[in-house]
Amino acid sequence: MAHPAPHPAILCSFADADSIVESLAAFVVQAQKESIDKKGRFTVALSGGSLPKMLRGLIGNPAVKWDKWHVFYVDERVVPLDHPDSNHFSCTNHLFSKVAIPQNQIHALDTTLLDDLEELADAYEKELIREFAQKDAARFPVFDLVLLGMGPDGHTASLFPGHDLLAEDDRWIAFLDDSPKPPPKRITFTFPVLNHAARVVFVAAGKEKVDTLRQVLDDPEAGLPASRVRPVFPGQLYWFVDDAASAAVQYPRTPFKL
Ligand SMILES: O=C1O[C@H](COP(=O)(O)O)[C@@H](O)[C@H](O)[C@H]1O
Repeated sequence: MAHPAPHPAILCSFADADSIVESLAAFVVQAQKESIDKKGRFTVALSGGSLPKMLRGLIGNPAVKWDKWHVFYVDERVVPLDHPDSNHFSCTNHLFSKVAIPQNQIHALDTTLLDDLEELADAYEKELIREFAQKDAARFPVFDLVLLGMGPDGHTASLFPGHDLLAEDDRWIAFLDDSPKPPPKRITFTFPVLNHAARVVFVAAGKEKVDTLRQVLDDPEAGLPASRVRPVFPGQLYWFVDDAASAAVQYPRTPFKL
């Protein structure tokens, strides 16, 4: 049976990075509500980089039901969890240390395996299987929400331009030891995992991303990693960007509404 075509991406552009924060929080709360109403829990995957700070609109927000959140990392740098390069460290610093989320619902790396990348990736994949496999018959996990960033080179998660991992279509979690952006050792969700989510939101701000964002949205055939994120139907892709990042984009903007 032919699958319906993916929904077109929805591009929302805001005056500046600060103006993204409130709408992003409202969007996350709405996604959380729909997920909890349907299944009593909210599965979310977070990125590192600039993303954790952009989630500050959730702090102190009484509509956020932290006890229902089950959090995974889209990618992680292979460093101790208290290392400044760790995405878990960054999310903890900017978000989790300020809210009442149960620690056992935040799925961080198994730090006993930092010396063995393959084992580390396998262990994280098993963690995902424990969360999803019994509940969904799906071949890949279906996250309620995946929040992504995009580097100025067009990478997302730890999927970098020209890297062999762009072709990975079987594993849920892959590893690399040659990331062009330090640190070199990382694990990452693969495209099939990103593309099976119910909702994927890219958050990107700043003029250093203007050329890349134009290429990703107006010339997806060029194949930058970020343009390979195309959730399968009925998943929906959103871009929350600022006007500096979207200044050169022709792709139509949609005013933000819930
Ligand atoms: O290395 C990484 O970079 C990307 C993009 O980071 P940003 O600072 O440009 O937003 C990030 O999404 C990813 O999680 C991280 O490991």
